[in-house]
Amino acid sequence: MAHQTTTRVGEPFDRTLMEQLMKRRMFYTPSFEIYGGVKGLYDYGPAGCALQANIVDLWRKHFILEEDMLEVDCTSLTPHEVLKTSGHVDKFADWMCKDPKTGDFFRADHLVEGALEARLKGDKEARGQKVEEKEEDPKKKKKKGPKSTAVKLEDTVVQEYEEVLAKIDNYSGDELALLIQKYGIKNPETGGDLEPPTSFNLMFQTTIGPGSALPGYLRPETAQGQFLNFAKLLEFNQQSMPFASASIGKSFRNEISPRSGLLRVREFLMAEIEHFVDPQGGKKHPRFDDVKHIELALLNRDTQLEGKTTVDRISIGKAVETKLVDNETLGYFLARIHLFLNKIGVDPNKVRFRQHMANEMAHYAADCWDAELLTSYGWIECVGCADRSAYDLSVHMKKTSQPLMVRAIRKEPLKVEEWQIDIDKKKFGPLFKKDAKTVETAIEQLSQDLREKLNLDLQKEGKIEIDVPGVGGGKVELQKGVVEIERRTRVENTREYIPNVIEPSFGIGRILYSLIEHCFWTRKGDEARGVLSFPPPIAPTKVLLVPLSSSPYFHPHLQSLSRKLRTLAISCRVDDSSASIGKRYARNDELGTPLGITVDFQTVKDSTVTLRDRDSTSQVRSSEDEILKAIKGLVEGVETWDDVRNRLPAFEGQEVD
Ligand SMILES: Nc1ncnc2c1ncn2[C@@H]1O[C@H](COP(=O)(O)OP(=O)(O)OP(=O)(O)O)[C@@H](O)[C@H]1O
Repeated sequence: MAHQTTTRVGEPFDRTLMEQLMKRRMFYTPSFEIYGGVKGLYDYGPAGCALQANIVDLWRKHFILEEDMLEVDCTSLTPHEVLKTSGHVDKFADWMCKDPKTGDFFRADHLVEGALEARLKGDKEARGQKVEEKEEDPKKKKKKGPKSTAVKLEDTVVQEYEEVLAKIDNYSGDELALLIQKYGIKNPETGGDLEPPTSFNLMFQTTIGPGSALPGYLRPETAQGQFLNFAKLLEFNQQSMPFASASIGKSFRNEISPRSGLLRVREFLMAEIEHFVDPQGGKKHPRFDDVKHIELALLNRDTQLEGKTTVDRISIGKAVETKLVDNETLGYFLARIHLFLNKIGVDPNKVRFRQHMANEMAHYAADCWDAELLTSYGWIECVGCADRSAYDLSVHMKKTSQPLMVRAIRKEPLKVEEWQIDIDKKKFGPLFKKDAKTVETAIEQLSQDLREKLNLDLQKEGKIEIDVPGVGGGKVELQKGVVEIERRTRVENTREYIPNVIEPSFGIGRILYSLIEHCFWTRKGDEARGVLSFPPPIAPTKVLLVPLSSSPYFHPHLQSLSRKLRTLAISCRVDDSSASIGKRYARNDELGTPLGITVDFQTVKDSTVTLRDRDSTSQVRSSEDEILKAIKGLVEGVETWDDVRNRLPAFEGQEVD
């Protein structure tokens, strides 16, 4: 259910006002602030906690309950070996340069990228060409980047810079060092010299237990815990495929330069899904038909290669049919992500799905799309949705020798024509004695091509020779009679495979922040008043109860209404302060409370109350029971305020400040 933007007649978005509101109403606040704070760490206050809990609750209903997913809650502490196997110890790192004078750190690839882009921009300006401003990542936007000066470059230099930029994600530390030296790249803020790049792993390292024998890390994602439990989950699911696991929990990344509030932090809540699917048969999804009509704003790889940001609005059915999106399961989740974002109240015009460039994806990934939300910092990746193929299960299976695979019954038994070698154990054992097992293993490993050739030798010569390292000088002779080779048909009723994984990965903090921006507006008036138009199911508190005055006549009504709302599991707060009704409502508009009940002298006479809508400030008046029924419908999202206004008599009361 999307919010009702039509009722808002407000001022243009103002981030400073919004940030002041966040602070004043304690949505979130820098951690350890009275000690000076630590970059990239934030605490959530009561309103932020309630908002986050409601987003997570909706996420759980939308994905876990709706899709019958298997939820797990795995530990944050992860042993070194697990993250070594997954590739995080070696690859979850950025190259970083230090300015020895200022002590500032810079990401090496961003330095090169920024410097070359600025020079290319200067070249275009010098040639009198139009320079397209691209929407930047906030981490680069806020930085005082290298300035472009209109200097014309040689054509060969332009070509060289463009080639470097196209491969910018793929350079090693040494290569980046060479580029920095070759192009004379300096500290973009001071022009000072920089030290050569060093690798900086983004994981927080620790040791598990008192000794140093078990090194570990705080997990950088929740995914690994889900992969390691795959065999148990498959068993729990009675060996039935496909299925998905899900997990909600904190992840930790020691970002080189945290910035932009909640958008790049060092500890954040993630909600991740690992959907396990058979790689054979095109990764179909049984419920794809339910979503195939849904239109998404897709920014594809080719458009980005042309340096453009225009999106195609096409149905996910068409996108999968034309292979723009690799497969049905990936497409299914893109559509479900879109529906979830709509449901929590994200502005539908500020959502797009951006496809990863080939060099942006992990080498094993088949396709990857990010759900990005438009904020005052630009487009922000809030959900990553990747097809990780069979990579994770394969590497953990190889390392642990545990079967992280599925055995499926074939619909049609498979007949395999093959060369089989029979060993006469009575002759074979005495012949090779202690080496018998080694020779037998070598025979089992002979390829089909070799077996075919050996059969010809055996029929012709009456004996064959095979390689067996470590036995009989590396060659072993086998006489006809000790072994026989024959072409036979074998019937396979089962098939073993390692499932592929489609992984939607949600950063709850980024979603929460973007949602706040989308829902924030200021009401026009003598003094601009902040309003957060959260949809009722997401709003931290649903109902404000305001008595007209502090008269004791109103208490029984307030108590009874609070009790009834609690019974309906609808959160409410009483504001019986001495401020005017208008002020009390305005304070709660800032918290995003969508509904307000006023108890007045008429209530004492006939038990009727007024109900106020936050966004339009219009009111209706009816019996307590009718009003509670309307509130229930609004909070559950089955009724809109317009429905309620059509049903119940309007109340033309004035909000007095
Ligand atoms: N430092 C961070 N602070 C807040 N949220 C984050 C951070 N890093 C990742 N996320 C969230 O986790 C989700 C999944 O993580 P993923 O590893 O795909 O991010 P990423 O590609 O590393 O992000 P980025 O490129 O912005 O650092 C992201 O879509 C984002 O919402």
